[in-house]
Amino acid sequence: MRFATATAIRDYPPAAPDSAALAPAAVRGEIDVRLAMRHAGERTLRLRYELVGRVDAPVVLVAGGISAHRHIAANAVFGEKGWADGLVGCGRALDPAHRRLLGLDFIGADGELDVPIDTADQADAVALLLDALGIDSLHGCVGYSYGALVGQQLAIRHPQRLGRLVAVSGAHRPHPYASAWRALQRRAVALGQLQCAESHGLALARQFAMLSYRTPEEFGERFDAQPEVVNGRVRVAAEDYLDAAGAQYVARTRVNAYLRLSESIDLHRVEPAAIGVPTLVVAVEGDRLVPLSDLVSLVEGLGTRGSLRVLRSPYGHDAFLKETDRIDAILANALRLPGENA
Ligand SMILES: CC(=O)SCCNC(=O)CCNC(=O)[C@H](O)C(C)(C)COP(=O)(O)OP(=O)(O)OC[C@H]1O[C@@H](n2cnc3c(N)ncnc32)[C@H](O)[C@@H]1OP(=O)(O)O
Repeated sequence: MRFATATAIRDYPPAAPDSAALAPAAVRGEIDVRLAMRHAGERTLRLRYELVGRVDAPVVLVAGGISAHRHIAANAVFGEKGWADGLVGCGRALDPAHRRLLGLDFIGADGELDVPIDTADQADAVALLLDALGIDSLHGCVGYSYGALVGQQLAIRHPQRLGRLVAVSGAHRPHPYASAWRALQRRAVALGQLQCAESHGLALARQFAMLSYRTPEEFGERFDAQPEVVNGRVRVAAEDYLDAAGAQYVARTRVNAYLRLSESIDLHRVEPAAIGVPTLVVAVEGDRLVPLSDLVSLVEGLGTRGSLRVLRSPYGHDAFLKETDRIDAILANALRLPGENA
């Protein structure tokens, strides 16, 4: 039997004891839980979350890719840049005046957990977090990339806690070609470790990953300049950009976090028919990581519970983060409450 309990909770800033009206618009907290993991036995884990928005508003879990975290967007309490600033704000589908937004750090994201992590474990952790926060059910889950995989597991394992799922750029199984790319990225890390240059390996892995998140069309537009000869070596136009992407990633990511979450994508495999809630699948034509054909299969397997929106974007797998107006329009429909204006 899977065993899971929440054992502690801390909030920042501290919530006002007796008045919901005085509660801050944004809180962060962390709880310790015991979780029986699918491949790693029972573990004590720390779950970190951020909740933003009107306290009586319907709650929407917003879960991003493996490099996302609990801070979805800048807000009055926590002003630093979030990972999806373009999708949150006044008048948006994800407007904290009308929806309470729950963000979390995936288990494993702190680099402390060096074991195989299943998307089912992530979903069970979400359920424990909801218990600890006193949230019976979510109005919806918007999951992008890895977050979409976790959303699928939530919809399978805890359907009573979820009203609807919007799964963007995440299929019921990884495409074998994408898994092969990720396996080589992980080998780049291993090679770096062998050379006592772990961060170089991680940076290289991220640079390869960036190529899979974007498209040849975008690179063709953006990096069409002549190569330069620098210190006797040829340097192509995209290299500065890739170097910057690698350096940014290394500065904020622990190697174990990258490796274990990358593996977790490859472990993911669910039966679409088992997804027990209405699910909107959003696909991006030209996504090199999650092909449209796999998302069509997912929707076919969902039967009457599934629907599909297809975007065409030069940003490929990153379209969720780049095509924010178009994504917002999709979310506005998907997350609308009865009686709310279009
Ligand atoms: C299954 C999964 O879960 S996989 C997860 C998938 N998704 C991700 O992890 C997201 C990956 N994408 C990124 O991280 C992207 O950088 C995004 C989406 C956050 C931003 O993309 P864009 O808006 O196109 O920014 P862009 O990629 O052009 O630039 C990123 C940074 O590189 C810098 N940069 C861009 N071009 C250059 C260049 N030629 N030389 C040096 N630096 C450059 C920019 O200044 C920017 O730095 P800043 O963030 O400090 O402003």
